Amino acid sequence: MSIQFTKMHGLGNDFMVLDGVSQTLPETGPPWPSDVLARLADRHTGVGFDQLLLIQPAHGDADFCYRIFNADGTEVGQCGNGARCVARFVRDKGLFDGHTLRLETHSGQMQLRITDDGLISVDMGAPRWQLDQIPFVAKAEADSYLIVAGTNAHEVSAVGLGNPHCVLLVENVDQAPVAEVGPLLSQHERFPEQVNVGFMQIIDRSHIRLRVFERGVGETRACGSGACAAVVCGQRRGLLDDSVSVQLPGGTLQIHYAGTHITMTGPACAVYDGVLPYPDPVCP
Ligand SMILES: N[C@@H](CCC[C@H](N)C(=O)O)C(=O)O
Repeated sequence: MSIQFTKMHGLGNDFMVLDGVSQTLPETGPPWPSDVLARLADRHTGVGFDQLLLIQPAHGDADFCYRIFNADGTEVGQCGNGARCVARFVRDKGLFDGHTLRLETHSGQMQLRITDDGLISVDMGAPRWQLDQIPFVAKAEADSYLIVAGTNAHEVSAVGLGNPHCVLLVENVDQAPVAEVGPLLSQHERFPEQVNVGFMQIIDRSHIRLRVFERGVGETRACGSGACAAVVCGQRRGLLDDSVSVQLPGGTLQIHYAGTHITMTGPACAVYDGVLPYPDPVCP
């Protein structure tokens, strides 16, 4: 048996997208065991991706169910760039012909809108600041926290967006210690489910530069939920306006938040269609 997939990306955050609506795949659990999935994610011996996205029929009142697996094989609750690619995928493949789409995820329902200029706007919901909803261990909720990791203390903001994020302010994002501090904070014991770590340089009140060390992946060229996290954390500290351009290594996202729901707008791109033997891929 074989399985079809599509390689896609949102600003260089890249995905293997599987249609579990027209193809038969396990309804629960991952499409492959996590070790196989991690091998498929490998850029030298597999397809190569940051996340695998699985589209399935919705269980409740939504158009599709959207599931997300990191490159290390773990299933997670949110991926903003991935959501835009799912919207592009279901339209391109003729699975959906509307302009507004509702996706069911492990962290709630998302609404997406395909705009006239071909970009996709995603309602990313409201930021979750409560410690147990991030989750993060601290005595009390605050705008920022000091975390000791290695030999240094880092001042971070923490927020949940259906997945956990922390954000550090840096002077110059090009020189930020993403590869050193990213893994230390990502796996810090005060984040019981680990965390995505954003390094934010503020250019002015409506422009930031951002690099993100993603949980379960490493540094990616863009992180949609990370961009939203950086903006709401910057706003909470009084540093940013309602509408912010977020410049990531892979390109720019527009984020808007004025106290209700966060909106993220950006592109989604299909690269190629492929086919793999299923359930056992060729290279063990
Ligand atoms: N690339 C993403 C986030 C993917 C999930 C993340 N690595 C996690 O473990 O929470 C995005 O665009 O939001």
